Amino acid sequence: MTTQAVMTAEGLRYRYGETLALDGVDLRVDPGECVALLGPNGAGKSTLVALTVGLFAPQQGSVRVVGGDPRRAATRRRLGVAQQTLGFPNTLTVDELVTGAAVRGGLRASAAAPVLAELGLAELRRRRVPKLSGGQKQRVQLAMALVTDPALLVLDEPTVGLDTSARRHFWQILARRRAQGTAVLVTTHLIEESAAVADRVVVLDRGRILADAPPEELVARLPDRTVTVSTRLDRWELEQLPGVLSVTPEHDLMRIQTRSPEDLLRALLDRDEQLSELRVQDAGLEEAVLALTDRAEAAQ
Ligand SMILES: Nc1ncnc2c1ncn2[C@@H]1O[C@H](COP(=O)(O)OP(=O)(O)OP(=O)(O)O)[C@@H](O)[C@H]1O
Repeated sequence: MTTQAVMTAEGLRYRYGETLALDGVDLRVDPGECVALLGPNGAGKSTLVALTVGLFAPQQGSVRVVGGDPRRAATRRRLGVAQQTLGFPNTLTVDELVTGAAVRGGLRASAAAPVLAELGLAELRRRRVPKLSGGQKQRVQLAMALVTDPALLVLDEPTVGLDTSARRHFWQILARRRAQGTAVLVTTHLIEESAAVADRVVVLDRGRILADAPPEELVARLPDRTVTVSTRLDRWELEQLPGVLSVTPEHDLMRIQTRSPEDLLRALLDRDEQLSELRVQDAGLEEAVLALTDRAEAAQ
């Protein structure tokens, strides 16, 4: 027996006037899965999210959430959405906001209390929005999205502005919910964070999916290495060395991406006898995503 997908997109196209924002997107998210949507600015991530949560109708193709049309209220109830741009009414307390979300979702007001406790918001429940920190506001948004026990949680850059411990707490809460079957679709620019938390990474560029795979698989496809070094050679000189793909200055160091670290090290040692702080690492997901999107650009 195959499990029912929580979300499916098939042949999804969306155009704003002249701009083709989505150009034939197929995607499937299963129960309990966490899928990270990555891609450069303007790739189409927000448009895909907007169609998934039923803000717009697809112009071609289809999108389904638990088998239904996300523009229908009954389907929308199965969705939890937390978006940075969403504002709160300043006059309401944390309790009122989360209770309001429960009632709007067809639940009793009493559904709010366990979620407030789960997110560590019980102490803050009488506080009004203007007196909350940025991190606390984000937790309130998550509580509002989780209170209806959604099948799919859609998160837009959810951990921006959170410190390390708040970020860990955030992903721990989601891990518990995912174990109970909630699927997560998250857009982010924090590539290394998505490598740590996502089951699958979907790389979108100019409205097309360039890759859809577990993060470790994307990294394994890339033969590149990153060499970090302190050198007197400047960026232009480094770019001329054999096998160099890119050079990024990082504080006092140079971060060099290469396909042939041995040749590069030989050339570096020949040209700079004061070379220091040398480190060679496998490329990370960030490099894998950049390589994919750069390759797509070069093919244009
Ligand atoms: N309301 C709109 N009117 C016209 N063009 C739009 C509109 N919204 C988005 N676009 C264009 O559609 C394309 C996809 O935009 P979208 O916002 O979906 O990308 P994104 O991946 O979310 O980008 P970012 O990472 O910058 O948020 C871009 O070229 C963008 O300029």
